[in-house]
Amino acid sequence: MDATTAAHSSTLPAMSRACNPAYIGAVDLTLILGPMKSGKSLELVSLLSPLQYTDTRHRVFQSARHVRDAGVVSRSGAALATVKANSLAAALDEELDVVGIDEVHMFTLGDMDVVRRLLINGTRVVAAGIDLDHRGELFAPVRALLELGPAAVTYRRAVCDRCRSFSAVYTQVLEHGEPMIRELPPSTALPDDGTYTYEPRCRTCVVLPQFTPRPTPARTGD
Ligand SMILES: Nc1ncnc2c1ncn2[C@@H]1O[C@H](COP(=O)(O)OP(=O)(O)O)[C@@H](O)[C@H]1O
Ligand SMILES: Cc1cn([C@H]2C[C@H](O)[C@@H](COP(=O)(O)O)O2)c(=O)[nH]c1=O
Repeated sequence: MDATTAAHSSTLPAMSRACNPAYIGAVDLTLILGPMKSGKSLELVSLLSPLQYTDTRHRVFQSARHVRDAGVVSRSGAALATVKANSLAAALDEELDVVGIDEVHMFTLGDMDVVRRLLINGTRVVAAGIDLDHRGELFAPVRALLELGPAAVTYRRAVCDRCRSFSAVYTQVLEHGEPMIRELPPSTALPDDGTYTYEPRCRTCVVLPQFTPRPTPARTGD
């Protein structure tokens, strides 16, 4: 078996299980990550919308900071009703089998502790959001979720809006049509109300702010 075949045989079963609604019953934490327009909402709807036809006690939360839509609305047309929330604390107030979270990068680190407690209580969690902020760095809440050891992580890609390769991993923030090179604090939640525009971009085409690199911590023994 060559390296490509080996990689496919080890990743495809995990991905197809994660995309199967029945499989939600077996995994504790599922993450759907990627840049804007990569189909995260489409996948979230595909995973969670069948639950409304079952007895599964579930609720889907979406950050109230997300002002573009009233619920999960994929550009492909698929949609899902959500509870708009500033915090995830309410998820601990009721007995739920499954909690869905959309725009998870817009919640706080305290909310990621709510996720940890939900998992300890046996609630399955499916969370979707962009992984990399306007600086090209991992959002702190997404990092906290990865540190919880998710059972399944789907990294999605979009088509680069500049060179049209199917390899966009960043979300380029544009101000007045030009790449925003102002440095905002890491993990800043940005509105999608016309203040900024956004484009999925590949590693070659993205233009990231020129921020001051953080010192690399020394390792013991270095
Ligand atoms: N640059 C692009 N790359 C990939 N899909 C795109 C692009 N522009 C528009 N689309 C459409 O957007 C859909 C995904 O949108 P959506 O589910 O809203 O993604 P996300 O939630 O990740 O922002 C794709 O299925 C495709 O029809
Ligand atoms: C780059 C970047 C984006 N955001 C915001 C902008 C949008 O409201 C969402 C992502 O929308 P999607 O289509 O559902 O993927 O995230 C942000 O808050 N911070 C950023 O750095």
